[in-house]
Amino acid sequence: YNYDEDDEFATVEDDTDYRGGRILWPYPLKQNNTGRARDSDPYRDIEEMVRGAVSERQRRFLHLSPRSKNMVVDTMMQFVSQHPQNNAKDPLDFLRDTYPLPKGYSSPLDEYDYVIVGGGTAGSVLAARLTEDKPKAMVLVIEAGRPESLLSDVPALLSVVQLDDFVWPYTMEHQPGICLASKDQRCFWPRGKALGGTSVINYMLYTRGRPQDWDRIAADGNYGWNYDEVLKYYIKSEKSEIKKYKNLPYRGRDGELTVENISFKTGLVEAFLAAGRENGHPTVDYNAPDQVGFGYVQATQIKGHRMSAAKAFLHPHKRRRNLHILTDARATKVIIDPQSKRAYAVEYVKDGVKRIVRCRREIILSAGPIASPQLLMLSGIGPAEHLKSLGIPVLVNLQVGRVLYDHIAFPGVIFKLNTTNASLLEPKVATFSNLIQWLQFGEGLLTTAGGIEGIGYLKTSVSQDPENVPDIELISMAGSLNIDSGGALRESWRLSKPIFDSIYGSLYGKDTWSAVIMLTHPKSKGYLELRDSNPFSHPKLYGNYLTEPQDMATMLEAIKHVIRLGQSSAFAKYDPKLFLGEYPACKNFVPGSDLYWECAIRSMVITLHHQIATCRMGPLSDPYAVVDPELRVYGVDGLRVVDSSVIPRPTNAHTAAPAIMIGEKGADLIKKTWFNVVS
Ligand SMILES: Cc1cc2nc3c(=O)[nH]c(=O)nc-3n(C[C@H](O)[C@H](O)[C@H](O)COP(=O)(O)OP(=O)(O)OC[C@H]3O[C@@H](n4cnc5c(N)ncnc54)[C@H](O)[C@@H]3O)c2cc1C
Repeated sequence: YNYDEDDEFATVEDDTDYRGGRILWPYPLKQNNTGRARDSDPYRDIEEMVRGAVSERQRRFLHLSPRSKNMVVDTMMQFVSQHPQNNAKDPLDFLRDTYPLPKGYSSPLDEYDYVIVGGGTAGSVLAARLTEDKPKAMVLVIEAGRPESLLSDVPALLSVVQLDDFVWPYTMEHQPGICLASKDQRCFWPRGKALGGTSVINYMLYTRGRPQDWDRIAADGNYGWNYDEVLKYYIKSEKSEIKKYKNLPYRGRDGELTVENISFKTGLVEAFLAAGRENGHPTVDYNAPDQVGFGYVQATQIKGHRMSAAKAFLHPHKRRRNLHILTDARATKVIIDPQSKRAYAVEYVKDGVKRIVRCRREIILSAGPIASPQLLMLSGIGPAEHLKSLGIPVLVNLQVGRVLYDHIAFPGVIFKLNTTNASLLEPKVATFSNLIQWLQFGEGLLTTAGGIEGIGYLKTSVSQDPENVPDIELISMAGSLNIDSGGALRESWRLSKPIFDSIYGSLYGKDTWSAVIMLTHPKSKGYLELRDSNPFSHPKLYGNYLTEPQDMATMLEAIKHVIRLGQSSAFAKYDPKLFLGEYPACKNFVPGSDLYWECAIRSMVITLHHQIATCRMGPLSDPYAVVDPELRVYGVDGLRVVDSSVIPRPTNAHTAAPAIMIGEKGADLIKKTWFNVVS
């Protein structure tokens, strides 16, 4: 399945009017027939017109700074920051999707067949599948967030959306010597709070993991989870729109989740792939089971719009009378009969009122890797000593939350380019012309997944893995953390502005290329626990980042790979210079030395937000297992966990596609249990 160039993208090479020969002209060339002349930009005139039409008074109303650099971004920022809190009427509701109860229902029922807590990435799939069969099962979804809006639809605005009330703003507990460049030296761990969950705020990267990842999970005693068994669920939900690969046997064509390449690319991703080939990494479909290498980003988008799990799986089924969705409703506890140990109801709060809904068959927690374990513990399922210390009666003693893996990353290997117009800098992306192009055609620079264009997998020489399983993922950016000059992108990781400015300030507005390094199989292990027995408190989250020496060794090795790529002949036309930022904590180290990089990593380590294993799946013999391989919580009847928290160990995948796969498989497991049961 080797990738060779086809006409799927508009490439720099075939564009006669690209700027400086390095960046794609923002209009895709072959996907519409507007006949626009490439040497003129009609939309720029509109932008000028709109700018002129906004009076000083209107600017003040929109809170636009008179020195505002970018009106589109400023306006969007104002929109999102004006969201009212405390359930007040939201003036922007007209931009949101809506999910009223079906006609004839003025309030939810007292009892359902299934109650799903969390209408997130996995929860959306699960709800769709459980309501599709005849006889109809009645399903209630309780979701704390609101439906998504037009803003979350725009891929390029993802860091802005991550600053909105679409997010649970969790923060890791302080770990001495780690996250030194983060505010309060605490890494930020946002999760999506919306119908569609984290798929509404994520980077849309679609990755499935290597076959060995899933085969090893199965070999640990998780029957039904080997690669062949999970592959059929990946295929089931996918609607691949990637011309080159969509007809291959491991890709899905009939599912609801559209996966496509980004509609444009810069020369930098071509250089990344070419540099990969130069260094022995072929250009491949990185989701192919039999290939390891580099490839163009595959994104959950539909014609350039975000394809969230809610949009894929819930939106088309709004009219199902057996699917009831409550948004802005927060579950606080699962109610379990202390004698029979059967889960039979969920307590939740909506509009400031505590309510209870009963459940006939099963309650399913799909609240994600932080809230699902939190809800279990609040309900009396968790480490006995911990629950007792908080005055929570213990129903089942399980090691909930005691294992937490995360995919940490380092975004600091940056090359400064001796060019202009090669990177995707914010002033170029966030323009009215691009906005109109996106609205009209779903194309152009606003479809960028945060500037990410390529992904590469490789195995470093320090890997202890006996098989050819990558220990590193590289994420090639058409720029670096500097793309918005310390704006929303920095803020989305809560990096300290003064520290960020001092490290990267000299790069603002400049062309760069970088590859973010992600550890695919970190050895360091964190955990989480309740802060107190208040369901509205955030749990205490401990990352324990880089506590295993192997993780730092892998990072250091990976840095050498990225430097080698940047210095390959493929990048030569950009005249790249390795940028050695001045990290305040690293002044005593020789720039470029291992000690310098180690210190830089400790300063600027970020999470790619793939916390897993907090409700770990495992056989009975696994002392840390919380659910069995059929996702049933040990020791309780009628309760499962179906979300990314069950993934027992790190894989070569970002966690959205696996969460959807888990939703698919979870639905089948539940249906198998209740097959032929009539409500
Ligand atoms: C910023 C960011 C970028 C990411 N980028 C990518 C990417 O590009 N590719 C990728 O594969 N992965 C990415 N991820 C990770 C991936 O999106 C998530 O791991 C995955 O979506 C999690 O799915 P889930 O179903 O487990 O949980 P979620 O999708 O988080 O769903 C949990 C749902 O439960 C709801 N909920 C929580 N508590 C309660 C409660 N008490 N009552 C009611 N509802 C509740 C939440 O509001 C949420 O809707 C990213 C994550 C983040 C945060």
